[in-house]
Amino acid sequence: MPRRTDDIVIEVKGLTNSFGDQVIHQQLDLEVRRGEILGVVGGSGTGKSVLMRSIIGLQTPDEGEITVFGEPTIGRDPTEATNIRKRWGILFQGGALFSTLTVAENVQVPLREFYPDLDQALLDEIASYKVVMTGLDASAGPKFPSELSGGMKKRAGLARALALDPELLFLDEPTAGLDPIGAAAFDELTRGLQRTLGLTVFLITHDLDTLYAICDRVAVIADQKVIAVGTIDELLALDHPWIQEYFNGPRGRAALAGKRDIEGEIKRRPTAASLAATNEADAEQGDDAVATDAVKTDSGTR
Ligand SMILES: Nc1ncnc2c1ncn2[C@@H]1O[C@H](COP(=O)(O)OP(=O)(O)OP(=O)(O)O)[C@@H](O)[C@H]1O
Repeated sequence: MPRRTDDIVIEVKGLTNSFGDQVIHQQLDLEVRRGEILGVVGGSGTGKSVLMRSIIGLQTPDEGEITVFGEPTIGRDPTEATNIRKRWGILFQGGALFSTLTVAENVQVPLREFYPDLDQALLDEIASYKVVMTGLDASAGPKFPSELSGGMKKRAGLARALALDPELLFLDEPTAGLDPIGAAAFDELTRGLQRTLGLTVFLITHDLDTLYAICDRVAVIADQKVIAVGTIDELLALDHPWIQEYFNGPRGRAALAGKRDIEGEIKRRPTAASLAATNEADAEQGDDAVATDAVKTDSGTR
């Protein structure tokens, strides 16, 4: 049955991006469906962030068409695109908080930009609500980013991304740099918010555990294109070498061994027991290097 156009939140057609002689994307196509968490993976430098920047209008491509909520985003004057920009929130790599502003003031930045007439009392109220919504204690509001841990900074960045009650959330490597427990908690937060708020999420990640735990579909970027998009099971059925290496390599198998899918509950990251099972299977195959790698995943190497 044909998919209704309003089920597609982001549509990218024929996207070509280059920097000088370096071609990043060539005729790349992608659709993101309403209400899904779409994971975007690919080797380092394959252009995941450039794709995100193209979608949000920060990068002008050489060619191609991009629509978000049915409206084109390429080459739009920022004021003209205000109505679309209001409907999304972005968590850039590392949080990208303004270091001279407190957490609450950071959250208020988009509110001030899009709703300049809001009074301070309301700004404060909305900011404290968003801070708590991301699992931070209310006492984090008056703190500066330098006073926060890495995980707290990500949550503060997420609070800012949620400031305008977006329908669409862009997350660029949200769990990078977090320890496995912090990363699992962030996954859980993302999934919980996505379900509660009905968000569509475009999530760039290298984190296999995140893919298994919360992504509905995964898009793979290689050879300057999206070479495949589907559930992990669908991707595993393909025989592209990068896909096989990525999902069926030692870390992929460790992530798979640790996933747990209980109705209504988040899938979990690898447990010591599941990793031991993976290692045992590898040892049986005489693959010691693989076993060592799998353990590294659990000990924080991400
Ligand atoms: N403004 C720019 N000027 C020149 N080259 C750029 C620019 N932005 C990105 N690139 C290049 O484009 C390529 C893709 O970069 P991008 O950041 O999108 O990769 P990525 O897939 O997100 O990588 P990673 O997983 O390492 O974050 C890289 O080779 C990068 O050096």
